[in-house]
Amino acid sequence: MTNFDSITGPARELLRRDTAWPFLVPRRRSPDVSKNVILYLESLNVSFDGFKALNDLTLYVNDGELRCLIGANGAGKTTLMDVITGKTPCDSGSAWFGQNIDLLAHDEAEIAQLGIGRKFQKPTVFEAHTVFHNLELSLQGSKGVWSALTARLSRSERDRIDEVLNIIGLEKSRYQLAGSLSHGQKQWLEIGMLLAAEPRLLLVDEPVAGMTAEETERTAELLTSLAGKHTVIVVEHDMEFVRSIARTVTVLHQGSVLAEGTMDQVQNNREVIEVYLGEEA
Ligand SMILES: Nc1ncnc2c1ncn2[C@@H]1O[C@H](COP(=O)(O)OP(=O)(O)OP(=O)(O)O)[C@@H](O)[C@H]1O
Repeated sequence: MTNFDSITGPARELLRRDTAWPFLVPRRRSPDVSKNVILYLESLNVSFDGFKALNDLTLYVNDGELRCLIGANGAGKTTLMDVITGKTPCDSGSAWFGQNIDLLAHDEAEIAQLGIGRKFQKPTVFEAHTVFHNLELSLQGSKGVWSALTARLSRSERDRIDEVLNIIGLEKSRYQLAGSLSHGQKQWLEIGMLLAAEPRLLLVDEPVAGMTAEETERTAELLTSLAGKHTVIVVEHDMEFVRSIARTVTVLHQGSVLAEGTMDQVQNNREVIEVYLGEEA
């Protein structure tokens, strides 16, 4: 019979039941951002029964930036997110993640694995589980097939969860049931669940809808703190919130980019005032 106690060093690591062999774990492909651009969207067209939801849309997003996407209802914001995440196919155009990854050649699950996370407007946390367990589940989910082999959390995974709890400000609520969190806390937990998988690009849809003023302020701090390490694209209608976080704002109108610049630039843009801000006011 083999005496496992006599096995030491790297060989002992290979026998651990709670980790997968490193050389068998698939490595995530990284986007090539040597030109400082993480998303290249060029001449995208999407039609629904002849109606052009995206109309020759071209947009570039720099690595590590926090970009806000605004536009009236039906401008094409959701459709654009759907194309980036592989949910909606496009009729023509190109979408590249860095210079090397053709997003249109991948399906939704593959795109998530590549490091593009999406937060929908409504929080979808597991209400009957604790905050910690929600994060644990998302960590295991992100490992796909390997999760079955790694039922227990490794030290680095525990550290990662602690780090995420700290980022989203829910350290003290770690053993609280997610169902008992406030609306804002649920939104932060869901952002944390995405962060557990260490995405390069985060797409966040109307994060502050339904939040209190205090929660909105905290969300602004959270999203701003994520930029740099992550690239964040936020779709939002709340102009005050956009002003509080945005460096660059892109305005969509009828499926195309109408204007792009600082909040002051787009707010003073005549066309934007006519077709969007005027309408909002
Ligand atoms: N699956 C679909 N089938 C048919 N039409 C669609 C479909 N999805 C979107 N559309 C249409 O495409 C247009 C763009 O919709 P989209 O949801 O992208 O706009 P949006 O900017 O996200 O609007 P909102 O701010 O209201 O969410 C709308 O006119 C919408 O009705």
